[in-house]
Amino acid sequence: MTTEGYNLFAFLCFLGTVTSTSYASTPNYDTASLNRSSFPAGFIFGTASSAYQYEGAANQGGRGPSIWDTYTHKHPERIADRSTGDVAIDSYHKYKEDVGIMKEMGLDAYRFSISWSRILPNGKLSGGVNGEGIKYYNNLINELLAKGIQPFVTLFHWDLPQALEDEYGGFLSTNVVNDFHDYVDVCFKEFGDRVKHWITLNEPWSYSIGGYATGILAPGRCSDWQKLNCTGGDSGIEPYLVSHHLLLAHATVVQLYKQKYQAIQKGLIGITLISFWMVPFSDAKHNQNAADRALDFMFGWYMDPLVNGEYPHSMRSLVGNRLPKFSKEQSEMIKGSFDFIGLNYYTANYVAYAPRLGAGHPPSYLTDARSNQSVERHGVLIGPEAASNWLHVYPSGIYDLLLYTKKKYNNPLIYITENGVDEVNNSTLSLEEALVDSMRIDYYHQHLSFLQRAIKDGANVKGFFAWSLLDNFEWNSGFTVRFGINYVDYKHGLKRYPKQSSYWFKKFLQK
Ligand SMILES: N=C(Cc1ccccc1)N[C@@H]1O[C@H](CO[C@@H]2OC[C@@H](O)[C@H](O)[C@H]2O)[C@@H](O)[C@H](O)[C@H]1O
Repeated sequence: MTTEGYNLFAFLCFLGTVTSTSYASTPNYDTASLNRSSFPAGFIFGTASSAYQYEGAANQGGRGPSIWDTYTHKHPERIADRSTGDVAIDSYHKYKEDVGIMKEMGLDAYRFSISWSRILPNGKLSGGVNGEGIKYYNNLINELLAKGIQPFVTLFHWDLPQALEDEYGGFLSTNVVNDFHDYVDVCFKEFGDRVKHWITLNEPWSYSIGGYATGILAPGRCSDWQKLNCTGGDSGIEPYLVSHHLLLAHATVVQLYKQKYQAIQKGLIGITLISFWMVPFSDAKHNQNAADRALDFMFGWYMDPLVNGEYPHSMRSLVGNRLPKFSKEQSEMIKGSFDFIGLNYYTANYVAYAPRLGAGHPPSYLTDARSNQSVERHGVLIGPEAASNWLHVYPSGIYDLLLYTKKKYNNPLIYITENGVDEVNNSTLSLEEALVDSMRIDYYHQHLSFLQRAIKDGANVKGFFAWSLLDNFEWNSGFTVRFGINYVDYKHGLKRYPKQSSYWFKKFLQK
């Protein structure tokens, strides 16, 4: 659908001509009480995406294979609908239309990631820079700026070049630090004159745990005893080694930016972390301590090195020598290696004390924290379940996590770089029915209300990015779940249509 066609459709929807079916409830859509002016002047509202989930053109434009190309093609059974990102939602060819949708909605910024193997097809600078890749991202950045939309660029969103996985096991090896440095140097040089917000990594926790402890994300490694058909691995060692190298790679490119580019280009650089809010299963001290440990093992794993230069005490004492150590120089390089923290908040879990579970199995990340995370207590869910079984709606958790971060980590500058909820991709729905996403409007209204309250209570948050602008390829879920504020018709040319939440956001964002 062209931008014009989209606008007309949006207008008709806005008029209510495209009537909805039944609303399960009458959630609070009121943008009179909560809207852009409820937030500080200059607060940035955007949407987020990633290269492998949006671009497609996997074998076009000189792009080399990533571990996600390998994972989806060699292990289709690990993707819910056996799909791949070969075409994804074809943003490689449709980026102008997509930027038009952002403009139509009144968004201020767009967070996207650069595909490392589209810039360096075989992962290394020595293998040559792909000019078509440079051209694509220049076109995207220029289109965004022409429409008054700020680019927030993620340098690594899980799609490691396959060549580096083949050569030395990717982030299992310290060799990755130099190759990441060389790749990012190309990005700073080619795009840094126009990109003023850089995010080094997206969710090192997800990459380490999904890829090396549960095996649900590429490269799909975990311990044999877990019987999850992983491709090899050790859930007691590899997640900690991978995260160690992710942190060293992050700090190395922050040092590069600050020494070689920041004075001239005047941008900011940070990292995006994910954390659930952890709710003690009861007021009992052992459950409160377990909730604190669960936050250390998901969030402090990265925040403590970034703020203090060392891993959390709880991890050091419980993981022991399976947790790598930073040298004095590495600790000094990592400590303070950020201008801002990107925070991805989706959900919360209950946490109870768990003595070392899994007796008979070797120690691993899965039991090291001596805590058991769950989504229900005495038969009651922590919040309504979304399409993804790990996602339960718990809006006050964004407030709790932000005030926790303010207090424990010296109130860093924060952008909420992802927040969102999904519905099932239900092929029995008509297009009209599929566009009625009242639960998403309610999710965002509630989370933005708690975000506003956190800012009022002193949290240093300067922006909010919804996940996601469009329905897309959702990793191990494939296309079976939809996170988009705008609908993508997978059966008819990947046409884009506004969901109800799209023009709720348009009203919310009106200046
Ligand atoms: N998905 C995560 C974190 C995660 C990883 C594995 C299992 C549970 C949760 N984080 C962000 O959530 C977004 C939504 O998460 C999806 O939710 C449904 C899951 O089945 C799917 O695999 C996951 O990507 C992703 O699209 C973004 O790329 C990612 O940055």
